[in-house]
Amino acid sequence: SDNLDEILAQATSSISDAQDLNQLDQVRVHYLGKKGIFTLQMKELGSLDPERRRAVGQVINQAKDRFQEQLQARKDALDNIELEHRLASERIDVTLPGRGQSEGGLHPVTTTLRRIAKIFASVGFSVVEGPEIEDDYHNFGALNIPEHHPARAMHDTFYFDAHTVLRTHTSPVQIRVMESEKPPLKVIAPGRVYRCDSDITHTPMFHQVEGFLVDTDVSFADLKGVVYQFLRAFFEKDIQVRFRPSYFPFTEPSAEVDIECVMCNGEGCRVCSQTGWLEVMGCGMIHPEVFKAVNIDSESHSGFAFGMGVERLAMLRYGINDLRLFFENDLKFLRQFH
Ligand SMILES: Cc1ccc(OCc2nc(C(=O)N[C@H]3CCS(=O)(=O)C3)cs2)cc1
Repeated sequence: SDNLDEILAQATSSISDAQDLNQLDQVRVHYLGKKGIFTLQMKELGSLDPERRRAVGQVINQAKDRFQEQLQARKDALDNIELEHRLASERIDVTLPGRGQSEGGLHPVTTTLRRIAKIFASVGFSVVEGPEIEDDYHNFGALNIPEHHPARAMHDTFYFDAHTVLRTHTSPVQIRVMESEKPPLKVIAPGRVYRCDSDITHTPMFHQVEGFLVDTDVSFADLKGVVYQFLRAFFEKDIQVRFRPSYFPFTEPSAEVDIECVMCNGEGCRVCSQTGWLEVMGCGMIHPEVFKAVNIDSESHSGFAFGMGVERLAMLRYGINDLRLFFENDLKFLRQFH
């Protein structure tokens, strides 16, 4: 049995030397496995006489039990160490301040589009949208813009091919409405439009709202009233409005619409180039040639139309002085409109 004491002492030190569960399992196999030290001891029992065999067998089993106790104790200890490591590494400090959820918001162009649509919806206009890629008939021809009109030129218009363009205004939407519906019509067409020229005051894409009203007995006075009321509602001020004679191929008579400068109330300043007035939109009575293109009888019907640039109105309304800010996605700029 002193040989067994020697074995047990050896086993005890290999158990305490085991640094992880894997090494410990190797120790287990070394003593209890098929070729394990204790297993071989039991095999030698066969060569002893029955009396000796029982006694020696008992001593071996006692040693084995001691070994398994130590093994289990070491396993528990190693398990504990691993658990401690995990608890330390995966610890979450619940006292840390939360990150918070920053709120999103609407882009100023979106807000302005919604305001404009709401004002016109309040007097019975419906909102219609249409394709941004258009054919040159709906974008130019139907609007009485002749073949060689400069607006058709490549310096203003993006072409996919000879007859396909990025729409330069939302007027084609209104042509499509008149092609598919009968008067009376009261529609505004908001959306993205594209122009080739881009510089400090023009971007290749911008937003427009055009509108039109077609019925019997529509007059220029009706147009002036709608435009005037819209502008006072949009700028939330009893501003002065001025209609200046102008020309567009798709309206006759035509007018450009000025409001008294929102910055200097008409005194004259840098924003209005000392004139006291700011041009904000255009309008006119729909041209007979346009009615002809959509088979509306300009003897029995008449109508007016208007158009405005959304970024321009937003700049005036919110005091934004650089058109590019709408497209740079600078959160410091956008956050002001949340
Ligand atoms: C069937 C149809 C008939 C007539 C139409 O006239 C739309 C109109 N637009 C304007 C106008 O001045 N537009 C500009 C404002 C600033 S802008 O965005 O650069 C374009 C005047 S009348 C539209 C559709």
